[in-house]
Amino acid sequence: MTMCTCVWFKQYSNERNLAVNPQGGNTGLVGGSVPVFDEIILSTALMNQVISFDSVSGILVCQAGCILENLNRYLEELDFIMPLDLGAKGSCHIGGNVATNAGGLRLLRYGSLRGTVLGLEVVLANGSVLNCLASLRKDNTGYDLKQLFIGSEGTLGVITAVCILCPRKPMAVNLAFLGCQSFSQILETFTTCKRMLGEILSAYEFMDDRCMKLVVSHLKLSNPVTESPFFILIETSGSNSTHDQEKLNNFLECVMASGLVTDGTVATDDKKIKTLWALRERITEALTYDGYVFKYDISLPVEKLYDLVIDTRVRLGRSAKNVVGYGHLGDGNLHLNITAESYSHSLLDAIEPFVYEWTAKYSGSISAEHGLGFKKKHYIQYSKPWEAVLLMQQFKAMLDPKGILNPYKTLPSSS
Ligand SMILES: O=C(O)CC[C@@H](O)C(=O)O
Ligand SMILES: [Zn+2]
Repeated sequence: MTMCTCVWFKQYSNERNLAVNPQGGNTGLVGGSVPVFDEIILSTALMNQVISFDSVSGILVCQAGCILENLNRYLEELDFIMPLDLGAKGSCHIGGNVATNAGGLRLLRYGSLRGTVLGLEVVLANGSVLNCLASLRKDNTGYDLKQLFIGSEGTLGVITAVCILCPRKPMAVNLAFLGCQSFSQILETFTTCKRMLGEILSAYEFMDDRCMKLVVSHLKLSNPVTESPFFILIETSGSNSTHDQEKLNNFLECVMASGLVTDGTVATDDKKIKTLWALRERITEALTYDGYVFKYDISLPVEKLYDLVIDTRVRLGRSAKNVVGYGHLGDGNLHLNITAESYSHSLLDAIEPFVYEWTAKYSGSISAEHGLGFKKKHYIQYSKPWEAVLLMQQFKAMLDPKGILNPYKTLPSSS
């Protein structure tokens, strides 16, 4: 398949100036995987084979079109897991995950793909294959070229194979779903949690009461705790269930006694764990039933995270249906979503550039984990200086002089 991709580029795309839109599971949220004008879709769907797995090192080599959930299932049989997990796991492709540097629900524990991806095979715009698929934990020979392609959204090359470091499957997983009265208490609970759970903490997610209302009303899920302004989902992954449960119970006793948390439920069995995760993972889906959705994926200093939601709510007043905040609190990543009965240009004008200016004021990022794609490329300057954007444009011009790789995405045009 890699050969087909490279022959395609050599004989058609590059020679005939045909633009290409690489596409995996097409689950991105910023329009990076959809063609804009007349680009040809290059699907990775048939590149879906595991090439090798080393059960001593935990290093997996696979083709770009492998579905994330299938890889995880394959690894679980061998007592390993993928280092990333996200709501779209059932259809997103690993190549697309790497091309967008997807973050997701396990980043707090296993870090970003920039650390766990050890090698890549990439087909360049001129049809040559860049084989940087080394299966090594350490390799300091020259520039780390794979980093250029991670998060470049298919604008510099088409990722055809990935080498990734996979952790052991944890022997014990516990989940706590908690109700909390204020955002400052969420933050204090987080510091307490890091202190008391230490190395077994694997996720710290939050959602506000409006998110809860949406998943309850649109998806018919049930709230397992009493109504609260905020909810926290804490996951532990460790190697000793008795030890982990004891730690979690001590932590819960502490946060309940101090009033940081007002109600909660704990899950240790798979079924309840999945039910509780669904409340957080399916917010995106619930939002789509609420109307037109304006989506923002923001990194901020964690203590400022929810102020953006409050300020946006005040600014938009009744012109928005719902302004909700949720996300990967442990990573300082807020998902601010605004719904309205239908798309409205005046509402968009009230939201942008307000959200971007607010984010820039606190030195945040206007795309924490979803990329810039087609929708956000013009706002890159809120998070990057012009010298950096210029250098990015120079890289693009060098690797794709004819502009045939996922054009109109990620960067504003240089002219
Ligand atoms: O829909 C969104 O805004 C966020 C989607 C995803 O990154 C999540 O964390 O659920
Ligand atoms: Zn997310």
